[in-house]
Amino acid sequence: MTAPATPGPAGSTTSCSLTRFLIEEQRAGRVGPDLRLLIEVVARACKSISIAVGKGALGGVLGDAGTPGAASVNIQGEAQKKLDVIANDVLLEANAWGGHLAGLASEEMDHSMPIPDVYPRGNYLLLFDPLDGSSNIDVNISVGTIFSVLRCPEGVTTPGDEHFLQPGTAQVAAGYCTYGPNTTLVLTVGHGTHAFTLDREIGSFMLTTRGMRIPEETREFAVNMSNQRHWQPPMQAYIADLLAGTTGPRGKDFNMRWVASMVADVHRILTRGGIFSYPLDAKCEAKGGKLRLMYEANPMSFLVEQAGGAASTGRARMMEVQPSGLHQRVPVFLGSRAEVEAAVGYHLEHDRAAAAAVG
Ligand SMILES: O=P(O)(O)OC[C@H]1O[C@](O)(COP(=O)(O)O)[C@@H](O)[C@@H]1O
Ligand SMILES: [Mg+2]
Ligand SMILES: [Mg+2]
Repeated sequence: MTAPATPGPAGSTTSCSLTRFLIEEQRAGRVGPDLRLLIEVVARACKSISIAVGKGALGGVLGDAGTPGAASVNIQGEAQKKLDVIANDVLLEANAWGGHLAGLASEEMDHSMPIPDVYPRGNYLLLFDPLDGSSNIDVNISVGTIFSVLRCPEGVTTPGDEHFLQPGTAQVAAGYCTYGPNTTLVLTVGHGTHAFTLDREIGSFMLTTRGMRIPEETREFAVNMSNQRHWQPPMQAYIADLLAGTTGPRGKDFNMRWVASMVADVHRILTRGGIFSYPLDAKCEAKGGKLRLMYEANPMSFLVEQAGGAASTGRARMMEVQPSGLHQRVPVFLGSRAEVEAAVGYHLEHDRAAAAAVG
């Protein structure tokens, strides 16, 4: 028997619920039943986080976690917001009982957590950034949740950090949920990237774009320009040429946007194209970069590649980086394919010239 087609061709906005979409993906053999249910659990948790975020000042959820004078700090050394902690707790609680995980790991937790055997257990590993862009939450600018799903290695029942250290190419699903003017879940299970908007009246995520496609070319870049003087030479050269516009070697003018919530910047790029970059700079060089490989760069790279874009460290394909730590940081360039290739070209050219000068 052939599986019924999921409504709508690529790029269409024919709507169905996330639940129906996933059931039809399962019938078509593109997702297994456990992964389908795991994604449903994550989506339900995102709905709860969306409600918490939406309460704002009325709900007492804004501001720093901890007590005055003793703000709580995560493993990254970053002050936690109340909503960082709330979102983390929502995802932990929902997924611990979900029955499809062997372990989970979060930006807000020092180490991964195997699912204790009092809970139902499964074969997947879930990593998440519970609240991305949390410095924006107190000023009512979009924030989000980012997640990545890996398989637990065969024979491992109590996974430790080392079992999560798989390259991005091993991801079986990835997504983010952006809490902005509307709440949108963007998902891939390796067969395209699809967007679902939360219908608050019926409480369901509805398919609003099947098969998102990132335009190959762009005239828009996203970077924190205040770091310019700290960048390395290839990044200095790349951005200088973008800023030169029609008077420079690129021969066209570029616009710039920077929300400082990766979810919001990536959502714009998935929607209308662009390049997102957080390069190495003198401030973050010792740590390897600013953004985290396992629960920021890799899931976003999977989504972007599935939408026809590209993702790189500037020197290598992001999803082929072999991770060495749960909270490892990396430089990031992702978005419109031709523009990412242009940025990578500046880095490779610089490295060739440097090697030739030494040799
Ligand atoms: O403030 P900066 O240096 O521009 O950094 C912004 C970046 O930091 C992040 O906010 C980090 O995410 P968290 O809020 O999860 O720590 C990214 O979302 C964003 O791209
Ligand atoms: Mg983040
Ligand atoms: Mg975060």
